[in-house]
Amino acid sequence: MATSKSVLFVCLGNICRSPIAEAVFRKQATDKGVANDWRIDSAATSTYEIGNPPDHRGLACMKRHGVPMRHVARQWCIDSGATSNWNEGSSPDTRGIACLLKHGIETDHSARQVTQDDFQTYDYILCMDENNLSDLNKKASRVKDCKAKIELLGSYDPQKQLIIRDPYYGSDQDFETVYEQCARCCRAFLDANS
Ligand SMILES: N#Cc1ccccc1-c1cc(NCCCN2CCCCC2)c2ccccc2n1
Repeated sequence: MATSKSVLFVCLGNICRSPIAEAVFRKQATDKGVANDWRIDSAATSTYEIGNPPDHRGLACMKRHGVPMRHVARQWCIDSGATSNWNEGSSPDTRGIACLLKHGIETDHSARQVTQDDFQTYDYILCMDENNLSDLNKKASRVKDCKAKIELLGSYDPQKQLIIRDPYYGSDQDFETVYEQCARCCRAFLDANS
């Protein structure tokens, strides 16, 4: 089934907040039976962590809450490749990932920076704080045919906590706070859009 809606979660490095938001939203959409309607991904405003897996504190937080998270956790050297260069550097298609996760097969996510194509193809780009928002609006102003609605994920919070703070220099409790905010906001965003 073609996905009819799309959301890209964005933060500074795409290793802490936005992979958590992506994982939480994907689980909520799966539990609601609408995951196939959505294209879901996450990205960074910066190049700080490109190619790196999600932060281990975020992974531990997701495990505590039973939320499957795409992460690079590989001992194996099994790899896959393409006959074309059409999707060079792209993440695996999220519908395939959702299917793998449903069967308990973890797959990997590595940090990537938001691209011009993201602004032209995503319905929503939801970010975490005012710096992300200003960086995204600056990038969007240089993109032709920007389609995405660029908003703070926190603008959906029933508890009105507008900013989801960067936990990079923080504690496990700070990651818990990020998780709780993402859970509330993603639920409200999903219910408003499906
Ligand atoms: N910057 C900032 C900042 C300010 C306040 C609170 C957190 C952060 C902070 C710092 C990070 N990496 C350390 C600095 C990286 N280098 C900065 C100079 C260019 C070369 C790279 C993060 C990495 C991943 C995700 C979130 C991060 N967030």
